[in-house]
Amino acid sequence: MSHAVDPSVLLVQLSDSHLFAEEDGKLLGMNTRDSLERVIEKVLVEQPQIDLMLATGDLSQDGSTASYQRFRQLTGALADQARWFPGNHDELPAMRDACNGSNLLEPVLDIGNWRVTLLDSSIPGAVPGFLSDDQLKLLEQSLSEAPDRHHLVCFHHHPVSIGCTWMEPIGLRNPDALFAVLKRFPQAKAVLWGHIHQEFDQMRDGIRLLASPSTCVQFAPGSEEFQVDTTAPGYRWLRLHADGQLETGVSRVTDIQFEVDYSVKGY
Ligand SMILES: Nc1ncnc2c1ncn2[C@@H]1O[C@@H]2COP(=O)(O)O[C@H]2[C@H]1O
Repeated sequence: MSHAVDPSVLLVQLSDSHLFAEEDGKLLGMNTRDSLERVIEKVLVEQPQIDLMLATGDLSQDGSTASYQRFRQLTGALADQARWFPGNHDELPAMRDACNGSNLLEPVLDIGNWRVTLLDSSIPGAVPGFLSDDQLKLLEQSLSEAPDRHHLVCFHHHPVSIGCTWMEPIGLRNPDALFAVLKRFPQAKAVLWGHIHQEFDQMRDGIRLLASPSTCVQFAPGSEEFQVDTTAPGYRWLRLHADGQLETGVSRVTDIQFEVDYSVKGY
């Protein structure tokens, strides 16, 4: 909700929750439903008024309709509005089933003085990402239609190297096409993604590049090979100011020991 005194809006990003149809489903030993619930508790304590919740892909690990229904039920009361888009583990038909009758999958949203555009970078049956011509056109149209708004662009896969060698081949495969569009529109202020299960915050050609922890297991920054990190599940908050300034931070669950099997080298 915008306020007369401070016309900024508050977004919360929940990423890579990897839920299962079963309530006790585990990823690398961690119960992903439980960790999401703990993150949501943390959000509720720290963020009294959330204007928009973004679920930035890999909401589900098994792609079941039940897993998306669970996500919707757990997160439904968090914010005035919410939007989801798919990651490499998601199944769009099942997501659509669970989103029936809602605007959760609508790709463009105006909020405060900002426009948020949500793209689908998933490739059915594959782990890396790609922005199809349709998605790039959607982005171009969204940016060109609203020159007086500040723009946040979101999708699942990392469009730049994040310093983990093993993740190099599983990022966005056509980042040049993305950045070629973005650089034509000075109103493009920030890009936000999931997938990498770790915090990332850098500038590139005047655009803020942001990524975030998972609500379940974390990947170790700077790792050569698949490596799970010991940091706790968390979320990102973003305050989007009317003048285009963006404040953001990551917060993690504290005082809870999560079970993680660090010996597993992949999933
Ligand atoms: N040992 C591994 N080496 C490379 N990639 C992996 C390994 N294990 C899992 N992956 C993939 O890397 C992906 C990273 O995040 P995702 O949750 O999308 O799903 C993961 C798997 O598809």
